[in-house]
Amino acid sequence: MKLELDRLSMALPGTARPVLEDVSLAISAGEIVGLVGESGSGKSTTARAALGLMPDGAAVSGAVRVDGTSVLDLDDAGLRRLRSERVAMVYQNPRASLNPVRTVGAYATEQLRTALGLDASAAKARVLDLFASVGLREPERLLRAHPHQLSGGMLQRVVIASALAGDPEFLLADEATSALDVSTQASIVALLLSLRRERGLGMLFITHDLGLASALCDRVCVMYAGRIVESQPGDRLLVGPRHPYTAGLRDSTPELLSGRAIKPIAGAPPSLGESVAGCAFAPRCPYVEQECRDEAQPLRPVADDLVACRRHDAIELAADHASEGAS
Ligand SMILES: Nc1ncnc2c1ncn2[C@@H]1O[C@H](COP(=O)(O)OP(=O)(O)OP(=O)(O)O)[C@@H](O)[C@H]1O
Repeated sequence: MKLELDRLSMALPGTARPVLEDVSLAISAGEIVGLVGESGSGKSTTARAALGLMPDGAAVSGAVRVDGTSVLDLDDAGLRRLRSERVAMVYQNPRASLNPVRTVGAYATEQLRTALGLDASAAKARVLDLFASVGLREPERLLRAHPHQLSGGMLQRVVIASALAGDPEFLLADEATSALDVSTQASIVALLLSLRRERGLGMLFITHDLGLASALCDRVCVMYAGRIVESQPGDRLLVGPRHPYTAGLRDSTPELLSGRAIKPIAGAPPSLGESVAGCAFAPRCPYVEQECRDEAQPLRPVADDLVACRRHDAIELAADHASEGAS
């Protein structure tokens, strides 16, 4: 089983640069792939494209495939089946997903009745099973509760349980833990890991939290201005970043610095209204050379990783010196 984006590009009307450019990534069963980057880099747009959800007027090229089926060629019925039975999505704020005046049970059973066509009693039985499978206790009582009676963590479990209704192969988690406090975040991360283990779910885990991505994900893709600029195993990303943007993100995150001084990345990413010549990160890059400003930098293999930077040797050398200095 594989979910693949293959050189996916997307342009929106009235913009100067593509919102996505040549985005390729693949997720296999049981694999967690992270997608990190600053706000506006295109993470949510990438996830939505995997569900065949494109903004109005978008010009799209490339391919999205789920087990070889081309998502961009599906009709409405095919897209509905894809979203209920193969690829599910969970968003940041669970309260926004639930109607405050309806019970949690009405929300969860409705998902099953519309997605799978179950009758009311079969839907209720399945919801009780799903609630138990995501660690929700007293599921009967929960069915009668309204969203305001539940904590953010419990609500996110309800949303995850409902997303699992059609037994999907893939889960797209878009900042699914970002609105939660740290200990609740940890319990939802543990839940996602158990779902991967028990169901073989493949996941796209979108976050702006580099530390969390590196701890949770088998592989992390770093996005900048609509492009993937680096792809590395999660456990190596923080010790050996190859792209200056990844190194910059790490060095501007206090909890990842273990006593070293924080170094924010100067400047801001280009907006969609700015056209980009050469590498989009060049204006902010401490390693920039003229060629970087002149030539776009494609994603190239470096050892087992991918990096879109012609100066990656210099960054790796700097990282080696920093770790020698620290030891
Ligand atoms: N339907 C749309 N119409 C116009 N612009 C859009 C649309 N969807 C996304 N964008 C723009 O595309 C860019 C990428 O947005 P996207 O939400 O994918 O970024 P992101 O990395 O997920 O950011 P965040 O972390 O803030 O969610 C942004 O500049 C956004 O304003």
